[in-house]
Amino acid sequence: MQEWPHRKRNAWGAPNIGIYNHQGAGPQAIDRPMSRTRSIRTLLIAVLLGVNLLAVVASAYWLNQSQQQYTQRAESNTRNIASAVERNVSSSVGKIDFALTHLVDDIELQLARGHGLDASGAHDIFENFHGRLPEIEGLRLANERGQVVLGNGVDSSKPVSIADRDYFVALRQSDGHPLWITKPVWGRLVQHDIIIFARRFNRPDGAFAGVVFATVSLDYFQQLLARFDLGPGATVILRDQDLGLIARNPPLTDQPVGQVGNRLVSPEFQAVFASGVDAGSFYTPLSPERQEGVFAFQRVSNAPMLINVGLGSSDYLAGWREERNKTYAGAAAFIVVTLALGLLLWRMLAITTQEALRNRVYLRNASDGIQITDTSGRLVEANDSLCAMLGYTRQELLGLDQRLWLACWPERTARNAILLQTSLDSEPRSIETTLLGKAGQRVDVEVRCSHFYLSGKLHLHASIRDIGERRANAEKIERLAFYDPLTNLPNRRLMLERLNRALVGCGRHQHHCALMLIDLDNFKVLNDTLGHGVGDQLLVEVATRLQSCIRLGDTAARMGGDEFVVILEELDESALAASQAEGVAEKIRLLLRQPYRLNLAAGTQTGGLREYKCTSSIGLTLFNDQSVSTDELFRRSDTAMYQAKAAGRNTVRFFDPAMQAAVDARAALEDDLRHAVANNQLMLYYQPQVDAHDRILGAEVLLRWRHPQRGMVMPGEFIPLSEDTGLILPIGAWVLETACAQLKAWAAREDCQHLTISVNVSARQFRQSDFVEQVLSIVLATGANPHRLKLELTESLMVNNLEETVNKMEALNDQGIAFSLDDFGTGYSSLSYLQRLPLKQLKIDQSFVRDLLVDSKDAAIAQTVINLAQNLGLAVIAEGVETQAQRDFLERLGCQAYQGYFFGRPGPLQDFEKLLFAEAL
Ligand SMILES: Nc1nc2c(ncn2[C@@H]2O[C@H](COP(=O)(O)O[C@H]3[C@@H](O)[C@H](n4cnc5c(=O)[nH]c(N)nc54)O[C@@H]3COP(=O)(O)O)[C@@H](O)[C@H]2O)c(=O)[nH]1
Repeated sequence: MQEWPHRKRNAWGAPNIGIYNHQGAGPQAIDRPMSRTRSIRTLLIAVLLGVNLLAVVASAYWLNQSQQQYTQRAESNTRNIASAVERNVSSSVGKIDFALTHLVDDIELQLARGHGLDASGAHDIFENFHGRLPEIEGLRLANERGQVVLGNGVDSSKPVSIADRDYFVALRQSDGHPLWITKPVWGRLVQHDIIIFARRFNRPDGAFAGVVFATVSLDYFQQLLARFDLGPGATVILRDQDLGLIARNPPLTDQPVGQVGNRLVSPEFQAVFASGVDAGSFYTPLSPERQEGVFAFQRVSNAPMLINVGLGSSDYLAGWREERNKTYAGAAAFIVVTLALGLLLWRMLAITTQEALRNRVYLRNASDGIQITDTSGRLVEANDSLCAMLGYTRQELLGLDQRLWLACWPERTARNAILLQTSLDSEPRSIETTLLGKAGQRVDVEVRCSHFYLSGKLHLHASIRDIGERRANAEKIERLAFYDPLTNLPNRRLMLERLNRALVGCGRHQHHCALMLIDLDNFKVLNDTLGHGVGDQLLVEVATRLQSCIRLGDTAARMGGDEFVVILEELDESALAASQAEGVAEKIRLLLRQPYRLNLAAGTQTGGLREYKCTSSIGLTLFNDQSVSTDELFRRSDTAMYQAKAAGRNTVRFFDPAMQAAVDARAALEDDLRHAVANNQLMLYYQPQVDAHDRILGAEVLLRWRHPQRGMVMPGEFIPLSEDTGLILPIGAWVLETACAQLKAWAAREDCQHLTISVNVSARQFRQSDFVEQVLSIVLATGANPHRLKLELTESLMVNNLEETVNKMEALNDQGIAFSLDDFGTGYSSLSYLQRLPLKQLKIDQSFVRDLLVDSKDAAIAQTVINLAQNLGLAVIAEGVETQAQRDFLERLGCQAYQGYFFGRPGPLQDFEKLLFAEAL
């Protein structure tokens, strides 16, 4: 597969329209947007995953850092608090110790004076200290025997001894005056847990004299710790040096770990404590109080105590958790948004891909050519149809240099409008033009173009439709509508348009015009004898000749059949116009009578080229204003043409009123003829037909019209008219009925029984589909002997539909009816049909008989016909025999039957019968 050189992406989407290969575009080319889309989708998924993963990792990192910061801050806080608590505790211890030391000094001073202990003075001092130091619950003095003798709350009536107390025992045995601080002990006087701070005092000789001791309620420590309210999850604990619980805030009296003396601590605490450091921090996932958090540990500097401050993670991480939740929410929102964006992109990509795919399919299957050009007219895109239209491959078309590409658009206006965008319509527009292909072929196209912006640059899109076929069809339709398909001459419709145009033109410019009606003489005979194919050849040749006789601007048209029309325009303004028109008409007449070479193979079984002569009758009328209608003009030229016919054909006639009279007469004759049968105006004349011994064999019945005003009208005047109008059918039927009735009448008479009657049957009569039935029913109805009936047919009947003709003749022949071939030799005589027809007789036409004696050709024809008849086993009769000499000559030629004035003119029945009886006499 080759790539298109101008391949690039465009603004419609990933795949560029029209980017596929002319030669090799197949499923792969179609799938290209799909594979590209797959890559983009993979990239999209990777980017989405990457971005989200990054967001998650960053969030986690940030949260971790934040948590550490919160934890560190909590550790720092706990240390600070522990330190503050320690300062408070050590301060209290210091104050207590100060009081004890002062008391010891004072007591020892009193003892040193030798006056003994001033009980009331000591009592005042005790009270004084006790009042000033809220830490101290009780300040007392015990003698060397351990009896508490002085101090607040001491009742001499209820002696109390501390001789068994550790601190008493220890101090009694100690050297110096160390401060003794007990663990929490049960206060014997106060009846609750206390801590005792004690110092010994000596006699002047240094012997043990007793102890002063201060009791501090654990509540004091509890209240001291309570000052450090750090939150619900925070704990501040004061322990003794064996980790026994002294006080804690918040109190936890309902749990073992909250009981005074409880030594349960976390392993982490245990470890820090065991390390011997004075202060430290640690993290405990699970403290004895089932709490997770950071803890600080601090030894009290002047007492065997230690402070333990803890912050629950629920407290110190509350802010962090809030941030964490926000971060989670932000990350979730980010993921959702990016996923939504990704999904949107995915769908857009899918839509774009589908559109691109659809565009490709549309383009690929578009029957129209499609192109995109830039503002310089340069071809940017083109589809297969355009390439095929112009005969280029895609590479060639897109590789054309500008000059060659513009050359494909030979029409300047279209080129400027479509390629160079001389005007930019907002609406798409259509232009019809012609393209020039690679091989120089011209392609008629309709271009529909519109402009658009691609990457901000103006481009022009053109859809190009090959309208060659449409144009050809339109022309074809126009030709069918306005032209005669056989001759390609304008038909009646177009001719009428031209005639109207000529009428308007001559009215405006005062020149003359002429309307010429041309009818071919005896064309019907040609058509009937040689067939329509041959007739068509003649018509085509006539059309060609007509066109050669007229000028550009004149019109030669075919009206139908053998009728042609010529319109001559812009003839002279004066009477000269008549001679101009006549000159053209004469030229036409002369040219049309020139021999035609017709191919008989087109219409007959025999074939071969044959020379044929045909003349024409031309009727002509002039006009130079619009006062006459086209109908009137036709009527006039028609009249003139009939006059030309009447004048012996092969003639040009101008219209004149006399002509019109003839036409009117013909119309009147037709009108009269319609009533002739009903009015009993028809009658039959009988002309004898004789044998070689001049005996009457029978008669040919010849129609006569006895008109009340016109007198006797000969068949030559009305038979052609009756054939043209179809009146021959009822007339023919009447003739046959009358003839058969006469046969029936003769059958009853012995002297007439042998007589035959010949009846002329016209082609139109014979062609009736029920002709056989008609004849047989007449024969049956009249009771005539069919063996006495002879039907005379003309040669023209034999040419077309020979099969049908034979069938009908045989059907009648089977019933005894005989056939005679009339006017033999004048038409197209063919041996082949003669052999097939069930004929009884050939009739030598009178035109050969007339000059028989002087014209050797006629004699030869007569001889030929006689020989032919003999050879075919047919009888032969000569008509038009007017003289003895003719009769004798014919006899010598072998003719054995005759008809003609020499034997009897056609006459009424009575005349015929008289002749018959005269012969009998
Ligand atoms: N379809 C029908 N056609 C008919 C009928 N009756 C007559 N015709 C046809 O009319 C044509 C003219 O007929 P007509 O004027 O009667 O002429 C016939 C004879 O009078 C004439 N004839 C006979 N003998 C002579 C002669 O010695 N000299 C001479 N100059 N004329 C002669 O020939 C005509 C007979 O022709 P044909 O029929 O060919 O034998 C004519 O063509 C009739 O066919 C009818 O009822 N139906």
